[in-house]
Amino acid sequence: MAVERRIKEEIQKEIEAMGRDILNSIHNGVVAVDRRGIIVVFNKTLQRIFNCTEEYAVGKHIREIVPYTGLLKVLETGKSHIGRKFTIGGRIYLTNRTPIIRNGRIIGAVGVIQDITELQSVVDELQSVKDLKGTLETILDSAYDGLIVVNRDGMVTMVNGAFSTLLGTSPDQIVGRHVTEVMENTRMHIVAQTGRPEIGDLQRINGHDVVVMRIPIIKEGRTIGAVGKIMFKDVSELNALAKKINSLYSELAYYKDELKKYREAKYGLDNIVGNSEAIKRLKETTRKVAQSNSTVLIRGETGTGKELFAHALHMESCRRYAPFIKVNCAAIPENLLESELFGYAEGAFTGAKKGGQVGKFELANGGTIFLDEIGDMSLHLQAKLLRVLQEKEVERLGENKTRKIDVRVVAATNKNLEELIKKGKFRADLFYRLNVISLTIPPLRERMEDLEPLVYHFIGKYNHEFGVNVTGLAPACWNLFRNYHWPGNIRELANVIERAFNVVEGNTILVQDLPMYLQKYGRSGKVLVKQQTLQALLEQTEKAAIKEALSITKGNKAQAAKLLGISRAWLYQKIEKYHIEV
Ligand SMILES: Nc1ncnc2c1ncn2[C@@H]1O[C@H](COP(=O)(O)OP(=O)(O)OP(=O)(O)O)[C@@H](O)[C@H]1O
Repeated sequence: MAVERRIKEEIQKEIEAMGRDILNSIHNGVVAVDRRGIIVVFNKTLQRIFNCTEEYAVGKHIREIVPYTGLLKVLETGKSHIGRKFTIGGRIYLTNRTPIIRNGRIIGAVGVIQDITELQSVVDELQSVKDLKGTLETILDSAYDGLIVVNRDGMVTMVNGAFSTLLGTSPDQIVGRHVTEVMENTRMHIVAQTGRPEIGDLQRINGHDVVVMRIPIIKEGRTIGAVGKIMFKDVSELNALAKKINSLYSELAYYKDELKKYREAKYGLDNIVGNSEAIKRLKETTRKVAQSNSTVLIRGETGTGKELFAHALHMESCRRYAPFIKVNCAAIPENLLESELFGYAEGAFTGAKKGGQVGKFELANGGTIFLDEIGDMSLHLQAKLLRVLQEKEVERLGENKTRKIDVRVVAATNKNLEELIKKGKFRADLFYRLNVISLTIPPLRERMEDLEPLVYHFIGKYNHEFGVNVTGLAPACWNLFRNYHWPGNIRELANVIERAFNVVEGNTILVQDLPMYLQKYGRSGKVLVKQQTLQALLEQTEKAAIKEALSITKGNKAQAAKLLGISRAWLYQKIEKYHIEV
């Protein structure tokens, strides 16, 4: 009997040991308590979770080890807790707690704990992907443009409401089918294979001519599908857009042109060509007076370079980084000129812009305002201008508020202001106010030494613009130019040369390239009549011919002499005589 009992005890011990081994080798944490809540089982996984040994835990009340345990509630109620989550040390656990029942009585409770931290992060990620998919579907569906998506095999995976409406069916009739089954003439399945986008293709869908784009979906370098988008539901939409773009283009060209003019207009003293004493003196005076704020009146015939000097004054002054605003007083009707100069308040008159308009004086604040053709300003505006010059403040039309301004005024005219004063057409007080500093630019015919540098200046300019290589004028041209009286001054000269560039055939501008009126002038005999002496005329022609020959031969004197039919020694003598630079 004793042997048998010992064997039974041995077996019992073996079973208990086995049970403990099983409990200790499972991945989940296991804890069991008796009816009083005393711990009887506390496996290895749990020891790790709670950082506590089995020896320490077993025999202790569960509350000592797990203060907020739900096992006691299970003992009390006999009801299981399944799938409860809790967190320890930043990890997430899932626990199932069940009562242990023997003979219908609760004799204890067991808790099984599972670490679900990794699983939870996968679940979270899945949830955010689900949310994103939902958002994407909502966006796709509410998009005004029709959209369709196919996978690499050309099967439709997504389509939005706008697209399915165009096809005359619902999205669930489209998704899952091959794109060729739902749409005629489609190339979506081809783009999904080739990976080459197709943009702006014309396609007929369900009787509508639409403009589409097909873009491949590329992932990690591989084409995995394609997305199609209706760019224009109706070709007429495209026509309207094209018209709009065209008009925007011409607007852009206009502004580019204006900007170019504005930039080009930023002339400094270095851009004023001329070696005559008059020009040298004017440049010197400009440099000196640029620093003051006094009003400047620039006088001279049309085309003499008054505007050029106004710019140079601005560029030489410390106002150069502030605006330079030009107003042509002759080009703008009087009623508009007033609002142009002084601005207006909202509702100042019928047709006034909303928010009113800033006047040129305000725009020029800190800089210079150039009042061109001041002689053409009406007496009413002259009075207003005088007030602005005296008070240094402006008042917008329809507004009872004055605004301080700091503007340098430069005015120009080709009219005889003294005569206009006598006739009562120009205010004497304004004249004195404007004429604080006066710059008078002589006409070209009074400074003919500037002709040559000006001609070469314009040749250089138009060579650049036309992309050609004109080197000079034929001697007969020079002769004509030197004798002509240039009523339009430098502007006329520039225009004559520009015109010649349009018709010139070689590298030299000939008389036949000049405008008709100049050619006639050349034939009229005035050229010779005006010449002081025959000797002077001969010398001028000789000098021009030598320069021309040298420019044709690119400075090669031997070739130039040959061209002119003279000896080399003779050419050397002439070069020295006329101080020709080679
Ligand atoms: N000394 C110069 N050097 C280079 N270009 C000049 C010179 N003088 C005038 N020009 C050019 O001649 C043209 C006419 O000059 P600008 O407009 O300054 O004359 P203006 O006297 O203001 O004429 P208007 O009285 O008709 O307004 C411009 O293209 C200008 O660049």
